[in-house]
Amino acid sequence: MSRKQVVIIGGGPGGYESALVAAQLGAQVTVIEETGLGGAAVLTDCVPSKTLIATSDFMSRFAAAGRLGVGFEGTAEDQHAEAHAKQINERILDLAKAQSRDIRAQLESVGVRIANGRGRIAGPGKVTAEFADGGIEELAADVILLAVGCTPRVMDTAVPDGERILTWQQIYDLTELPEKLIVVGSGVTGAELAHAYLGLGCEVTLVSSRDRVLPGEDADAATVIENVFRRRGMKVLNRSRMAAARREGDEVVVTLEDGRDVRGSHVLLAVGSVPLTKDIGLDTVGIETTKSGHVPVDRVSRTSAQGVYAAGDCTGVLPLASVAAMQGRIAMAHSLGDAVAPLNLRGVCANIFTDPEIATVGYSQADVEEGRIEARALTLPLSTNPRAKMRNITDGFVKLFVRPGSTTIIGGVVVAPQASELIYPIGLAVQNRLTVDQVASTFSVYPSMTGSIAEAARRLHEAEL
Ligand SMILES: Cc1cc2nc3c(=O)[nH]c(=O)nc-3n(C[C@H](O)[C@H](O)[C@H](O)COP(=O)(O)OP(=O)(O)OC[C@H]3O[C@@H](n4cnc5c(N)ncnc54)[C@H](O)[C@@H]3O)c2cc1C
Ligand SMILES: NC(=O)c1ccc[n+]([C@@H]2O[C@H](COP(=O)([O-])OP(=O)(O)OC[C@H]3O[C@@H](n4cnc5c(N)ncnc54)[C@H](O)[C@@H]3O)[C@@H](O)[C@H]2O)c1
Repeated sequence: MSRKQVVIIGGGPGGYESALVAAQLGAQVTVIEETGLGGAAVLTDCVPSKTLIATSDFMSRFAAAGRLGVGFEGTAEDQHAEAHAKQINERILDLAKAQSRDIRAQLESVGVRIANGRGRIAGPGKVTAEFADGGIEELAADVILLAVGCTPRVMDTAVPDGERILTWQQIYDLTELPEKLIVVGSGVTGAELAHAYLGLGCEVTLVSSRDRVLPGEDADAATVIENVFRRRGMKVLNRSRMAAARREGDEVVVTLEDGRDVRGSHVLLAVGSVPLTKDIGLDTVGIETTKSGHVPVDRVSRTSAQGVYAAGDCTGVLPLASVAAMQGRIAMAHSLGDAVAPLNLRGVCANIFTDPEIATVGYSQADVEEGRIEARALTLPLSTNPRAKMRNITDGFVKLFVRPGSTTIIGGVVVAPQASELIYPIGLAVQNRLTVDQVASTFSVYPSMTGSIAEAARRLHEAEL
């Protein structure tokens, strides 16, 4: 029997994870990628931002040292740490490039062919790869996977110049830290990067169009983060929508819709993303995008065209690297005849890398309040946790959602330093439908942050009695 031909357009998590699965399932696989393996996730978005935040969080620990009784030797001027933008950014870009190389090597080691060009569907079962030298190759495909991702949204009135008016993909070329940074947009990208630069010692103003930062997140968690931002000196402008941004000499001026001007040295635009689905030949197979430009897919990643699948940010399902990879794996399993379970978003663990972090899984407070599910919620502040006290952690909580009656755990929120590491036991509980009693009777280390998860479950058990 001849091997199936799989052609994947886009080499981010949606694309490269699929390529690995398809190769494992015996297909002949080509990945067409125009920028670099790993995609925006590795080269400009997820990996660089998390590396920047790792440096910023490390620096913030110096500021907190005094509260744990640690001082620095020397004069008053020596009592602070200093961030060096050039070194920080060089390290970030080196790390991203190394990860991209690792992905390429991994793909090549399982026999995946990589075409460094621009992919386009040319009709049913046909894809073209266009190369920088103008050459075009036509590839036959039994299965096509679109994993083309998104790009930062740009407004005509605030055009990035790569120097002072920046998208989040351009900040790693800076050789000096912004003195006065204005971050526009308080979604996850804006909040994380505003946090990062504040920790590195910059003066930060966050322009938030909504009533509070992180409008899509658990309201209690977002309130903790906004309070921490303000306490640490960030200026948060709520209900403030940017109309335009321009340069004036060495300054930038952000004009808000109500006419106010905000001045700074740099502005970072984090006002959302648009899918890269234009001019990739969707019309040749009859795929229509949504109004926002996303490619509609079902829970096994099928598009409306036979043999064409899509994964990741270009589908608009849930823009996370982990979801992109899962959609891609599911697509390959489905198209190549392996056992497949449809995508289940209730099991997705997500994390916002602020300090403290916000980690979530399963049903949310909004689901409960808007009547999508009946659930009881319990919130336990971390201030009572002995390990938190020892580590001088004052902000944060654990929140669990359980079904009344069965007491099955159906969701949770953790706001804590490294909440990303603490959400996994709640994720396990949600995925495997554990009850509060099963979680409450599981040993946790004393003293530990996970003790608060067990304690929240115990209190829910008592509440059910
Ligand atoms: C600042 C930021 C931080 C983030 N942090 C996290 C995080 O911590 N955790 C997390 O889970 N998610 C995070 N995300 C989201 C995550 O980056 C995305 O969900 C993920 O990149 C989606 O993967 P993808 O494969 O769909 O697309 P991408 O990673 O965008 O990859 C798509 C690739 O396709 C290529 N491409 C596009 N068109 C073509 C074409 N016609 N031909 C050939 N190649 C093409 C592009 O060059 C790109 O390399 C973050 C996002 C942002 C913006
Ligand atoms: N840690 C992570 O996993 C991580 C990090 C970053 C992004 N992401 C993913 O990417 C998704 C998108 O996040 P995002 O923050 O890039 O985009 P977003 O669309 O969620 O947020 C953009 C924000 O900018 C605001 N905005 C738009 N125009 C504005 C204007 N003119 N003035 C002021 N504000 C304006 C919007 O109201 C919105 O709140 C997230 O939902 C998440 O899934 C994940």
